[in-house]
Amino acid sequence: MNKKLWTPDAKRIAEAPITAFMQAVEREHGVAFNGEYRQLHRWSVEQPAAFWQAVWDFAGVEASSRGDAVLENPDALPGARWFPGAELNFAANLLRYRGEQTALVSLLENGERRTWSRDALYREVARVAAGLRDAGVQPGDRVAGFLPNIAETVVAMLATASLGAVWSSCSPDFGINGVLDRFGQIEPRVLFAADAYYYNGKTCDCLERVQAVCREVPSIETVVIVPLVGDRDISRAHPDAIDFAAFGDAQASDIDFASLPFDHPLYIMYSSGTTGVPKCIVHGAGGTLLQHLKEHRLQVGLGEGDVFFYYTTCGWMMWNWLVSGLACGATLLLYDGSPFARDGHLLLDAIDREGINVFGTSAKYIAALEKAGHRPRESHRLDSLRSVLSTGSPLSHESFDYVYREFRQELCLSSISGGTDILSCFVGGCPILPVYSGEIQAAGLGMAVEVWDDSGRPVVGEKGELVCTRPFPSCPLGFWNDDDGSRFHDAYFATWPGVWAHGDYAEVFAHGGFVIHGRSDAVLNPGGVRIGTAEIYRQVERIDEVLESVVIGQDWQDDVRVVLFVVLREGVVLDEALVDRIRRTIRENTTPRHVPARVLQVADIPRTISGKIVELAVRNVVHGRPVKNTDALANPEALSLFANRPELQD
Ligand SMILES: CC(=O)CC(=O)O
Repeated sequence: MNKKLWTPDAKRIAEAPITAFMQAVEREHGVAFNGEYRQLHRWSVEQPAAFWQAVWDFAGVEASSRGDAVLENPDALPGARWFPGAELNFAANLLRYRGEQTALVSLLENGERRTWSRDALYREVARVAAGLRDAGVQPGDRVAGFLPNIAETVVAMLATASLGAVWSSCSPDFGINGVLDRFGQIEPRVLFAADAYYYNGKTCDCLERVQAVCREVPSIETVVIVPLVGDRDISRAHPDAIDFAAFGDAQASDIDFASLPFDHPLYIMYSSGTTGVPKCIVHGAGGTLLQHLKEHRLQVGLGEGDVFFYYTTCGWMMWNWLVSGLACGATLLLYDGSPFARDGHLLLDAIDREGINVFGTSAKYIAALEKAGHRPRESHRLDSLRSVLSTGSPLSHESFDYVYREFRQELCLSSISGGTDILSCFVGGCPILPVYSGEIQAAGLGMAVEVWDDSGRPVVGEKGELVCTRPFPSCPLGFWNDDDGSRFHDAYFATWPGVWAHGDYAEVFAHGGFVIHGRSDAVLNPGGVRIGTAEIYRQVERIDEVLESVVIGQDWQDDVRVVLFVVLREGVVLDEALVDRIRRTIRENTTPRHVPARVLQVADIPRTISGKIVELAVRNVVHGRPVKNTDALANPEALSLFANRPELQD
């Protein structure tokens, strides 16, 4: 049993929205959960129609019609239809809180800070929606954003959604081919972009790439530029480019929200694209809204007036997830720039200055803060902080310990996991459950998550595939340009028809907690023993000299051998003593099978633009195989560090 690090006290449990939700369901349905999350979870997957209707009612979804049925075709995954008679608008739900309270704080790494009240946000969306309407945008048309994480991006997305059009975004650090691989497939009519953005002390121009996108994507008819840096000629992007501030109708004070079926498309998201052209994943408005409301209200405990932050770019699904926080009446803190700006103090300062209640980040950020020696509880007050959320990769035990030791004891640290494919989480947090070191607290309500062995049997306390066995509202509508649904089927349902196989190698414990041991396709297989890559990272992270690592299985003499690459602190050289220490740490805490046959130093590790290390690309390079799509990488040049390594030839 992993160490218990936090237990919610009676006050916290009483005040959590999930407690009120549980009581409302008990009253309405004559059931008794005895305050137990697991009982509520069981009911939520056994009674999906009653559960999702209860979420709708509890969260107060705004709709012109809810229809009579909640779930049609209830056993079909994919194919179940949620709220088939409902009509709603996603943006109307995110803009339903009005008044002078702050809706958005937009912060840049140079310290520039702007705020929008709820009413000001509404007016801005009205103005931009009028511009889109004048540009001829209709329900179902695509509008693309090549934008930093700033308030204008939220405005453009909401204006798009208000018309029932489809929003799709890339962050401005994407290279031209990466943008074309994405927007080229979905044929947007309108492109929003920034002139430039700031990252790590540098000003990075966008206009040249915007010009190339406009040239190569002939569907783009209207180009709107946010002059974020403001010192350049926006006509470089397109001769008819419009300044964001001049776009639309400044007199528009009302939004005519298009009321559309529950399943109308809202977002197109992209798979990472590391194995070929990215898949365009289409998500529906109602499913996204309901799932995010459930996760924010019940699994995080977000409420009106809370200050909600997630470190993300607009090229990662956590941006879409963050923005839905408006539907709970939260104030969103948007940040664009390096998370380590001002020696790592900028975001920590923001916790105190903005009064952040929910701070979302990645496992990598937490590990890096620890490696850099930050002790936030000594340098900052942090008294507003109620929850810390982490995703992107498994959060190690050491990082759990670090957050409780060096941030605050009185917080719920929730590692959450799902992904772009479902725009939400399969497993994640719960404010009324304890936190155990290294564990994700629980399966999400309404998500029939299990871990299956190779023969498709559910297992507990053993590693296997993370699956979801029943329909859920945030199941994507499908892939763009996949009329017969075959690519969609192959991506998730090929192993077990009717069951979503997520591609995570995971474990569930008897008390309901989960561990993700890595991606299934990156599992190491020395001597036929399956090892998740996170099992190795967890040990390597303990070594102070190691900043980052990537582990792969190299085909070797009819078997597989484990090869570990490490990035070391500046000035440290990998000598025999350090290799021994790394191996010993791994052996003492795992099994001899986990111990790498080779440990090699590299200067950098390739990762996607949203920061995930790409184990498969490294494995391909080591085996002399081509890497299909280097445009998906933030630092493709790092791949060459793994090619033709003499140490791997014998
Ligand atoms: C929720 C997530 O799973 C986000 C991610 O890691 O992509």
